[in-house]
Amino acid sequence: MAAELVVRVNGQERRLADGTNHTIGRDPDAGLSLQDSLVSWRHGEMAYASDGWVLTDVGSTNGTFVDGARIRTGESVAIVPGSVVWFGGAEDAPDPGVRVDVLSAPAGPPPPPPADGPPGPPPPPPPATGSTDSAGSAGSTGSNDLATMMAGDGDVLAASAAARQAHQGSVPIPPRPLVPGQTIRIGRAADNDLVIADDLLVSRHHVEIVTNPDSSVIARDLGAGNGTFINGARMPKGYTAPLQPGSIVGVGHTTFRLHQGMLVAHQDTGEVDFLARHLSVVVGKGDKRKQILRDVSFRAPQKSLVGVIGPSGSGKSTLLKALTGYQPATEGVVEYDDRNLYAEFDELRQRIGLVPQDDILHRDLTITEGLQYAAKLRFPAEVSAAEQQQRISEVLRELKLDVHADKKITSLSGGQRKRVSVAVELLTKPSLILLDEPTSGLDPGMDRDVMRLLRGLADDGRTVLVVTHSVAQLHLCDRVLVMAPGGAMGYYGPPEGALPFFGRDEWADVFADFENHRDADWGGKWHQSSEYQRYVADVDAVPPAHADVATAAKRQKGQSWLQQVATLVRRYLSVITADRGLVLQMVGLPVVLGLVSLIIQPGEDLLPLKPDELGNIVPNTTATVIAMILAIGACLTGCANSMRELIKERSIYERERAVGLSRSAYIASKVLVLGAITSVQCLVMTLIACSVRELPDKGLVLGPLTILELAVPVIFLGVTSMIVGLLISAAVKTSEQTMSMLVVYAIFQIVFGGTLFSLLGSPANWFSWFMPARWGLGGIGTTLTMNLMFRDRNDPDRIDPIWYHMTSHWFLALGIMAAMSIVLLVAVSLSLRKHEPEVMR
Ligand SMILES: Nc1ncnc2c1ncn2[C@@H]1O[C@H](COP(=O)(O)OP(=O)(O)OP(=O)(O)O)[C@@H](O)[C@H]1O
Repeated sequence: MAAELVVRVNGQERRLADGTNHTIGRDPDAGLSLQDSLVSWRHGEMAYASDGWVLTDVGSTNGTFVDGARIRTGESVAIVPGSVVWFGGAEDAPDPGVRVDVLSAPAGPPPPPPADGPPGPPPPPPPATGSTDSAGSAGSTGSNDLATMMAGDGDVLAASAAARQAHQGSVPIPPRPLVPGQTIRIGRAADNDLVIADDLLVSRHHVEIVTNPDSSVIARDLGAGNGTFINGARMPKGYTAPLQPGSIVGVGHTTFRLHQGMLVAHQDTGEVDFLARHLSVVVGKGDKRKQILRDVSFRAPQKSLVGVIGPSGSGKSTLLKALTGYQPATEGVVEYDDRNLYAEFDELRQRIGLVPQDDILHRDLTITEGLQYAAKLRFPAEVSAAEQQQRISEVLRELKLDVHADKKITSLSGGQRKRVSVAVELLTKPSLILLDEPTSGLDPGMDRDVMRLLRGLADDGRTVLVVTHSVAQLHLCDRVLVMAPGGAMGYYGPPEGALPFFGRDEWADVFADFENHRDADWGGKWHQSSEYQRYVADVDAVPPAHADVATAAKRQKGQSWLQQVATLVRRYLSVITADRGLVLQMVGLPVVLGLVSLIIQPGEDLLPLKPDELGNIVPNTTATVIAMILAIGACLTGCANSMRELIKERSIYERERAVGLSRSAYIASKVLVLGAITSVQCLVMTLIACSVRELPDKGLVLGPLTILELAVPVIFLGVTSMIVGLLISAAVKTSEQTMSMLVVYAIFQIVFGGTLFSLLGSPANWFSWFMPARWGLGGIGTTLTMNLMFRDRNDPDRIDPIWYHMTSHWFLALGIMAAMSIVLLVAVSLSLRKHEPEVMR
């Protein structure tokens, strides 16, 4: 080919054809593959543009040096015959990288004729000498225009963006002039002025950019499901906001920047810079103040796999929380694609996937079902089921899970289950994925499978950071971050350099050194090392900054509140019905409790007995025992239904909350499903228990339907107890703790219910008013005229006002249980809040 680039590497001649962009890096599939640990996996790109051959550094860790000068990340420079390029280290460095000599680099093609287009401001001036963009002049392809706009701005978004987009096959979005009086509508549908076709986080009609006759510009959100963001802050749905030159409008994975009268797009296609700078975390106050993360800085190369290892308690989880924004660092910044993650968390979080240690799917669902519900909660409501299914199929194919799609998650191996958790995160195409000990509990074979999977994810164009205890597969990583005791950095660099750095042959010895010298200045040793200079010093060169945490990181959710409730209810019902044992238990429990009550004095009724010869009331102990069985049955049934529900899916909740789940929608779904189940159970139990006994002919409220009138307070009691169970579930740390709480709750209800012994006249009576069973039995007691059946042995004339046979008292009992439920729900919400990412609270 006439315009091919000819270079020499390690004495061998290599030819790169024009007409396509060539990646350069350690990736064996790169257009120019350079096998050296100092070279990044994706290091740079060569492209043939209008000015000839252009080299771009796409975010290498160790830099690209052209004729002795280092080029910045995103910077593009012209390559001419005779140029000498060093990848991964300058020629005069103690450890230079790989030398590439440019033998032939033909000049650029003649510029194409100017294209007809709408009138607009003039194109930006040409770039300064010595630095050439991969862009062409006005009228060249859209991607080149885009590159020109960005490079002219001196923006690190950089000219290479267009080339990258072309390389990755996504359709570049050409810059659009902002013409007074015109509106540019952006969305996923084909009838928009700017179409972002392949991003499901974008609504069909997402946002309008309106240029007023006076040239002022506004953005108008069109009700976008996943939100429109102005400079990282979410716009209220349907609102307008003024835009200034330089404003950035975020739409799904794409940002639009107002630049010199143009709207210039940048698509996040995976190649993002991710770095932590001077991260420190301090917890506690006063004497309890403790620093658990100390001045951690690193840059994750684009499309790389970074492994984080370190002894227990060295701050790995703390670092992960700081990197994801779950628990922002006390000091320092995390930058995602040159944007402050904490300050712009609301927008950027949808580009970051987090796979927690525990699985984030319900194990009783099939893989497809689990992913379908996950997709519904993550994508805007308007994304059709077919579109969601298509994305699910893509992800399943990518992770080689398609053959297992209809299997229940519980039947999968540990490694496959981890793949499913990764699949959930991949649905929204994040550019950065962080995993917390994905291989813990897996055998060495599965450990290798999972790490290879992560290697593949990075190779396919994402940055992957994995916290792991396993050192066996570290060689698969591009970089290893070793955390030392006390939360200090021990090492950061290529995996093969780590053991030599510590002067050891095995990781076991390194960890033993950490254990034996916990108080050593590991961070100091790292900061004085040549490895620090090579891999981190440039990141650290920027002084520490206080974490600028977004104060108004509002929930952003794809679906409306009601849609979320509907999705969660459907999912919950699927989970329940998929568990036959649970269904059997739910059906069997009220039947058994109802039947048990039948064996108590079978011939006796629930009516007052005839007074004795002296006219004294004769207690009907059968009635009081049956009432108590109904009340305690309702308490146990309700509480047992819910007490494991929140704790068992805490990881799922935490993750879904971070991607936009509404807390109240989550609680509402639990209350609706469990409330309905508990109500039916209480009704069945009451019908069975009272079916063979005579009841008062007429109730207080429902007339002859006395049995139903008895069932209503039992149902209220059951539902209140179900919410008590939710509170227990939200408060405990482990599932095992719930059983003892259930026992304590049941005993309190028996003792303070009011039918075991008389509470009247004792301080315990006041206390009993806080017990749901007291009011449940109150409701039953008003209908059954309990004051004519239950006597205080010490004071037979004393009657319990809660049991007055009055309509108002029946309603009072129900009202108090309803009020208790509301208070308990608030407590559930507060308790759940504690488990949420800090920035969501
Ligand atoms: N909120 C907190 N208050 C006080 N100390 C804390 C807090 N969070 C973490 N720590 C302490 O900070 C240290 C680091 O904890 P972290 O969980 O990040 O370590 P780790 O390396 O992930 O440990 P492991 O490998 O055991 O999971 C530990 O000593 C831990 O007890």
